[in-house]
Amino acid sequence: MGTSETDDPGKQTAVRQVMARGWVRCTPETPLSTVAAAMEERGAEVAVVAEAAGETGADPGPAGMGFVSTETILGMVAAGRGAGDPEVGTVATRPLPCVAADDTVEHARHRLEALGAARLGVTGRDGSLVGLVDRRSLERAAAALPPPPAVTLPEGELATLYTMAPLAILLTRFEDGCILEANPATRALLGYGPEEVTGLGLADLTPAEAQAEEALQHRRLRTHGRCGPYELELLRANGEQVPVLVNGVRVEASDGEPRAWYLLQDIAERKALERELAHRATHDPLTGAFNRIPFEERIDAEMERVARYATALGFLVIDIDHFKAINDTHGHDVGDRVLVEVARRLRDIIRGSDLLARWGGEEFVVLLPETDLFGALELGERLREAIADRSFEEAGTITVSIGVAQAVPGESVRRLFSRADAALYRAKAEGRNRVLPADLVAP
Ligand SMILES: Nc1nc2c(ncn2[C@@H]2O[C@H](COP(=O)(O)OP(=O)(O)OP(=O)(O)O)[C@@H](O)[C@H]2O)c(=O)[nH]1
Repeated sequence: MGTSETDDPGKQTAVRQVMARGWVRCTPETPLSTVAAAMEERGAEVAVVAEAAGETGADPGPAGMGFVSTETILGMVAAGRGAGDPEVGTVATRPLPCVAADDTVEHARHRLEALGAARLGVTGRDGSLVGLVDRRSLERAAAALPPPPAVTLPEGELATLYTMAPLAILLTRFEDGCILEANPATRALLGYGPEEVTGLGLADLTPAEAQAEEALQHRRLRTHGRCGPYELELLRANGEQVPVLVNGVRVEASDGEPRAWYLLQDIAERKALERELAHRATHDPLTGAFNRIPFEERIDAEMERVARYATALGFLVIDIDHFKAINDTHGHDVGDRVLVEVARRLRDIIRGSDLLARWGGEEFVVLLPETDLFGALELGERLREAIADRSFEEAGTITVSIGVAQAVPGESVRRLFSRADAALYRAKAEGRNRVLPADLVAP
């Protein structure tokens, strides 16, 4: 494995981005003093010498050009050769070597080295001169770019671990989290091959809603040298999200640059299992309605709001009529399916902010926040109709009886329940298939 080479971004920077545009054009006959004055006035370091360039106004092509630089002029003056103000054509050096504006900085540096030149002309697509670039600006541009990473990846037995690990292992630039290397398991986790993921940052793989967490953990890594384990959703190449457990640690690479290793563990199965367990813990397995646990939590909170802010809270107890007879006549399985269908019909009518729970057996309860007794009675009536008005496939007509109460500020959950229960029993006693309000006085 050994040293890996990631593309130097310098190779991708175009010469046009770093070239200087200031230069002076002149014909070979122009006196050197005139050229020197024009150069000084324009702040130009170079005068390009070309036949009749001034007459046509067109840019001189690079062919046949000569040039004279400030160093040349100063050198001549120092050597006493500038005396007599010679024509610039007699002192201009060889034609200006050129690179294309679209060439890369790296290419221009190589060309400069090969020619032993101090500067290069820059030509546009049509071959006309569009600028100049010198050694200093090329070197400055190259130095401003991130250094090519000289990364030492694990070798020997460690290389086997790196390649075989079921964890995605990423090596990133420390500063910005840009991925420099990734092991093969990265493809299984993120859907990107190791080559495709390099150059991306961890932030690029993080969906918008998880960016704040990612940024926090990155700060932690910068401050403490490690981060995690923490859970994060990452974006796969196909746009899906995958939950991962992340551990990050800062390392000094062999070239002295700080980098960070990230280990990403796929926890999709674990999260799905957690969701499944949480669902089972809070829902009735037969009907899919909530069970008592979330109901009790929610009713406690809602009763607290009633006591504190005197908000309206409606409460229904719903019991299927003669359910024993349904079981006895059609069998327990049909009884089960009736329960499922009753729950479905109830759920279809209540609001998302209401809460339906199976309290046990053939009894359901419904909590109706922001609903007074009249509203609760009205809803109770609609629920009763939804059951009674459409016959059940295997069991025919089925009815429910409903006791309705509105919570009184300061009363206990137990008292609310017993008031609604009492109303339900009255509904049963009065012939079933009806909705009755609770008394304010508990039995
Ligand atoms: N199929 C099925 N039956 C259940 C389930 N839970 C409770 N039961 C049955 O529901 C019946 C409830 O009967 P009762 O409490 O006598 O009430 P009822 O027959 O509905 O009569 P009223 O409420 O007075 O109208 C019992 O026979 C229970 O065995 C369940 O999950 N599935």
